[in-house]
Amino acid sequence: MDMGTGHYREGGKPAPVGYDMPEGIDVRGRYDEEFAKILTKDALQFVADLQREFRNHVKYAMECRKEAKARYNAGALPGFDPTTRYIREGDWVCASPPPAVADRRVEITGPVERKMIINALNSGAKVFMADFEDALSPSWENLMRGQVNLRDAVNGTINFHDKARNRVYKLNDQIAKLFVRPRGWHLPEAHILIDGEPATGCLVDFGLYFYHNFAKFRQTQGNGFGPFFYLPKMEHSRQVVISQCCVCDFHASFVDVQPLGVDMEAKIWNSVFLRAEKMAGIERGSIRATVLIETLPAVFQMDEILHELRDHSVGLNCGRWDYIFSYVKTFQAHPDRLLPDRVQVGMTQHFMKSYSDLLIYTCHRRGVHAMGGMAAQIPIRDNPKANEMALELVRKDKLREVKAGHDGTWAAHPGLIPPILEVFNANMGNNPNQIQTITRPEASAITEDDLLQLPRGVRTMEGLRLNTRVGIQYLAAWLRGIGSVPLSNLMEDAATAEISRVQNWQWLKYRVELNGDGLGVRVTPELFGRTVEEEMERIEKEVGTEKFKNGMHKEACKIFTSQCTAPELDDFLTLGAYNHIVIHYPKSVGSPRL
Ligand SMILES: CC(=O)SCCNC(=O)CCNC(=O)[C@H](O)C(C)(C)COP(=O)(O)OP(=O)(O)OC[C@H]1O[C@@H](n2cnc3c(N)ncnc32)[C@H](O)[C@@H]1OP(=O)(O)O
Ligand SMILES: O=CC(=O)O
Ligand SMILES: [Mg+2]
Repeated sequence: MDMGTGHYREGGKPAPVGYDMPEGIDVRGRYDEEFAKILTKDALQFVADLQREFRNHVKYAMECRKEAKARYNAGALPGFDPTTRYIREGDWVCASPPPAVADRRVEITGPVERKMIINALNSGAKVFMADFEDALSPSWENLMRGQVNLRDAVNGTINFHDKARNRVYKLNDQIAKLFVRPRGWHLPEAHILIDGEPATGCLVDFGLYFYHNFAKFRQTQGNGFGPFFYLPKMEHSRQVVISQCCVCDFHASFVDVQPLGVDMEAKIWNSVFLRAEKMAGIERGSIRATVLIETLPAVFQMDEILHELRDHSVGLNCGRWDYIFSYVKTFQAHPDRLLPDRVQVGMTQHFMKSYSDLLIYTCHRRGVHAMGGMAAQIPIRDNPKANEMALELVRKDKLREVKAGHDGTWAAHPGLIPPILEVFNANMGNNPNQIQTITRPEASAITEDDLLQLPRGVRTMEGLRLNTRVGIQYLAAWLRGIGSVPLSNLMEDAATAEISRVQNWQWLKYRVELNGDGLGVRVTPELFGRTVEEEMERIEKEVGTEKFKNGMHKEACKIFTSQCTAPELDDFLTLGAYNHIVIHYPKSVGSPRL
């Protein structure tokens, strides 16, 4: 057995046993006997195989993102790719949805936390999306416990004893179908080094979950299909002309098949799925995934993404919060495209409605689910009137979605399942979905201008304050290991916090006028500095001095303000903050460069 640097317990003392690591792999996260049942030699070997096969493709895709950013920063606008018109206009369909998940009218989402997994699976939702992404702070403990929890959930043995309330949680007979969302391509996993480099986060999440669960899942949940996934934050990374890839032969092989306009990020996922199916000895097309359309570039590539994944697709989803974040990020150098206050950028704004309509049209034309997104409201326990108002907003949002043709939608909290189900049941009846019944042909006329149209609204001091307060409070929670939080009775997660961050950055960069306040005030570093101070005082008052001191607020404030005032916009809030939650064992050994 390799007794490398990963074999240490808390306190730095050598442990009697350790992770059994294949050649070239170094696990630098804390040793735990439960984790060791996930980080088996064979499972790690599978992750390493994926990493070695796809790392250069992922690197290349990230380089393409940089190139696209440079183009947008130089004034270009994202749009439909003329070279892939043949895909958009072609008459093809994806594989039919697996019967086990034909009906996905309400999906609950949540981090891979043990009690929440049980509550979500028991919630009455059709699907539970277990999240390693927007709702999870990707600490080693959270990720590995999440894998343990999911294995137990798939095995049907998961339980939880809440000692404080003396309440035992276990699964009902009827449970939601499980989808798993790995991290995005951009995030590394610093606790697992493969050939000396941090592994790609999503390949670790996918690889470990797939390896341990594919067989049981297909038997008990997928009726012969599965496992099922959600894929986040893809961008287009399209090539215009490729003769030879700069880092590998990968392109050369698929360039021959599709010489132009390739959607590479979806192609990598498809190849990962093929590789996993081969390893498992299961039929091609067993794994199914719903892709979140949550970046501005990707909205112009929905057909291309579905086409790449056509044997593995089970639809697209409107990831509305990251989509708004991506709009600001993509137009970071376009002062003529500044958004109004975050609260005014809702789904009825023309660009958001166009995005949702085009997604429904595209998915139904290709025979797959068009999933709606997340309303931010959550139940308000201590105020019945405010609670009813929040539920009414959720009902309204869901009614708009189901009438537009969405086949299902997301719920952030078990208390929202009954009202959302009611709306979908009333409009969909016994049909499992609306793929055949609402085709939205008129949406084929949606143009680039529709998708890019600047939302209406104004910018206010309250908008700046809210962005600042939410950004700091969310980041403080994230640093403490909590990836989704209730703030002012709304759900906040990495995607909503990103909007706050990039909007502050952009308003500061362009010294924008807060035109909704009628005072002609501009967002300057001085104004922002004062706002940060005042909002920190407000947070301290709200949470209490003790919690404030121990709650990582000062650290969060430092990271958040430095990102808001940086000369160049950081691509991701969580990427910049990630080093703060990495803990290597043994602690005496230096950290690898990320
Ligand atoms: C932009 C996007 O990507 S959206 C998708 C990612 N975001 C998410 O998934 C957010 C998921 N939701 C949540 O994390 C939580 O609902 C929050 C943080 C918004 C609110 O949390 P809380 O205020 O703690 O909820 P609250 O106290 O009302 O919880 C009541 C009960 O419901 C459970 N619960 C709340 N939300 C969920 C959920 N999403 N899944 C399962 N159980 C849940 C709690 O565990 C608690 O259970 P208990 O009574 O057995 O103890
Ligand atoms: O992941 C969902 C989103 O809205 O972002
Ligand atoms: Mg998202």
